[in-house]
Amino acid sequence: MDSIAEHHGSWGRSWFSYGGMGDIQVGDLQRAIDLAGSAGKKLLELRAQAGELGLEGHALKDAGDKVSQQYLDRALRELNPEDAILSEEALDDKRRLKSKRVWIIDPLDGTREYSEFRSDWAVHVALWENGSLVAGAVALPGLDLVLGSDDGQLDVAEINGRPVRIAVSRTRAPEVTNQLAQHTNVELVPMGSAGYKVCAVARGEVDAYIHAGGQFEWDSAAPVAVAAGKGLHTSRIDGRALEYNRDDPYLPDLLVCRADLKDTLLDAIREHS
Ligand SMILES: Nc1ncnc2c1ncn2[C@@H]1O[C@H](COP(=O)(O)O)[C@@H](OP(=O)(O)O)[C@H]1O
Ligand SMILES: [Mg+2]
Repeated sequence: MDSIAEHHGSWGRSWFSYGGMGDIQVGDLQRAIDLAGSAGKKLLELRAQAGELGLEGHALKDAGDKVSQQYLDRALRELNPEDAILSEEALDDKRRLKSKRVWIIDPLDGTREYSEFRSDWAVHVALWENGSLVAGAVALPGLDLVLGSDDGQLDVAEINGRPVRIAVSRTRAPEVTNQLAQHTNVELVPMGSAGYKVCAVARGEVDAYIHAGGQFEWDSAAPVAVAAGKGLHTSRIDGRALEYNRDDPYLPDLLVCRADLKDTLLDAIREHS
């Protein structure tokens, strides 16, 4: 069975794994998959109750961030007490800079889309160890999917003259992608959430995701781990390597694409930036 399909519907298992593990050893990747899936399930439950709780707009965004952050933080501290955590929703105490292992999490990526009752939002859980990302999971609760960094190579067909489909932010598409759409054979596909967009590449729905203008390590760590597992190209938009657990977690741009499009897209970005 395809391993994305295996992760599909794994949430029952994930409830079991946090709170009932006892002495059973769970691998880091399975832990990331379980925790992202369970946090996603909590977010869906919260949203289903939004009406009766009187939550909408900013209040729903804040409640979602909080519910998922509290769940992930508590679970990671209890399950991996030696490890450090870098989260969008917590103060960065920099303990992570002296730690060998750091969980990089975005409890709710695509907060805006979550609050608009759309399905393009995600939960990110990645593990950085000794200089590189070693495991990552992205939950897409709106699609009932959890993608892990072990999901195997993506099979792709030749582009064959059709437009290259590039996922971009639906609210702040970068100028460089507008330029690409004007001057090259490119179709822009707007959607919310960095994790959702990277997974759209990993699922073969689009050919690339380009972002520029601002982002942080938690927006891309788990998605990039998933993409690398799929054999996709991942880098800054100038081709430099993406680095994680840096002192300053600002990581403003990235390119995730099918490996066969890497040179074409890096050249096009250079020409039209
Ligand atoms: N210019 C910018 N500066 C900082 N963060 C940005 C950004 N553009 C996008 N992001 C972050 O990247 C994620 C995906 O954005 P988008 O949906 O527009 O593509 C969002 O994460 P959060 O929803 O976790 O805040 C958003 O905040
Ligand atoms: Mg984010």
